[in-house]
Amino acid sequence: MKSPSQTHAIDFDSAKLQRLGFGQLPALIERPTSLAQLRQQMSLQLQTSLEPQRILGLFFREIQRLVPLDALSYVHQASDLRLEFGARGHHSVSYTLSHEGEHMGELVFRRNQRFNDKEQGDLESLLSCLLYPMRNALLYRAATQSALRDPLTGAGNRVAMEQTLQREIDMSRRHAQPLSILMLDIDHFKRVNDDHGHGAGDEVLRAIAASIKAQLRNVDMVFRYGGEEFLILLSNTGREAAAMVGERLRQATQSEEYFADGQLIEITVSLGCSTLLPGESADSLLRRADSALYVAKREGRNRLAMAG
Ligand SMILES: Nc1nc2c(ncn2[C@@H]2O[C@H](COP(=O)(O)OP(=O)(O)OP(=O)(O)O)[C@@H](O)[C@H]2O)c(=O)[nH]1
Repeated sequence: MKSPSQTHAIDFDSAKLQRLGFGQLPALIERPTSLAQLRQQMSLQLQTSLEPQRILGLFFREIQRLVPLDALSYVHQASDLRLEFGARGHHSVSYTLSHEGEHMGELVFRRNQRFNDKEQGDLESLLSCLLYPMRNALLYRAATQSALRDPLTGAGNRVAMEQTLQREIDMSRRHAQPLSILMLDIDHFKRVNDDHGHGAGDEVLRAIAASIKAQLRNVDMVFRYGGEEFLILLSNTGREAAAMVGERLRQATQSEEYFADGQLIEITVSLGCSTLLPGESADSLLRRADSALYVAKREGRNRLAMAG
C-alpha cells in the first residue's frame, strides 16, 4: 500500500520548476480558474505583504480555487516560524523550498483525499509564485529580528520586550483577557562563569533559552531581560495556568543536560510570576514578578513563586 504522505524537494531555480512555472499544464474548463490566470493573480496579490503569515494565508486561500485543500503548514526553523492554516487531513504532500542554495522552509499541503498527479503539478507550478514574496518576507523578518533579538540566545531583546509587553497589556484590556508574565533567573550562574569560564556560561545561556522556547507555543514571547534572566509573556493566561507553565519550564530546564569543559553540570532556575491587575502599569507588573523571583531565590532557589 502506498503511504499517504509524499515528500518532495522544490528548488526554485531548478529547470523543472521554471518549465512548470510557465503554464505548460492545460487549464481544465470545469475549474473556476485556469492555472495561468491563477498564477498571474496570485503573483500580484502575494507581493502586497512582507508578513509571512499574510502571504501564506493568501496563498492557502487562493490555491484552493484550483486544488481543494484542508490544511497548509509552513516551518522555517532559522526564522522561528511555524504557521498552520486550516484543519488537518490524512494525505499530505511536502515540499522543501530552496533558492540559490538557501533553505526557505518546509511547506506541507494536507487533505483527506489523495492528491493526483495533475494536482501535484498544479501545486508545484503555483509554488513558484511564492518565491519572491516569501524570500522578501524572510529577509525582512531577519532584518527586523536582528534589531530586536539578543544575538547570543536568539530571544527577544529588551527593546522588543518593552514594545511587546505594552502591546499585550493593551490587548489584554481591550479583550478582557488575562495576561501573566514569568521572570526566570538561572541559579548560581556566577559559579558557572567562575568555575568553567565565560564561554561555558554563554553555552548554558543558549541552552536555557532553547529549552524555554521548546516548551512554549509562541516563541516570539521569550525575551532576554538581563544577563542571566529571561522574561516570558503569557498572553490570555491567568494565574493558575501561568503557574503550570512556570513549573513546566522549571522542570524542563532542570532535566536538560548541560556540559562545561566536557563535564556534566547541574543547572536549575528560579521563577517569579505575576498576573496583570486591573489598571496596572507594565512597570508594576514587572516589579511584582521581580519581587516574586526574589522570594523564590530566598526560599532556596529551583522553585517558582507567585506574586500576591
Ligand atoms: N557567560 C555570561 N555570563 C553573564 C552574561 N551576562 C551576565 N553574566 C553573568 O551572570 C552572573 C550573574 O550573577 P549573580 O547576579 O551574582 O547571580 P547568580 O550567581 O546567578 O546567583 P543567584 O541569581 O542569586 O542564584 C554574573 O557573573 C555575570 O557576569 C553573559 O552574557 N554571558
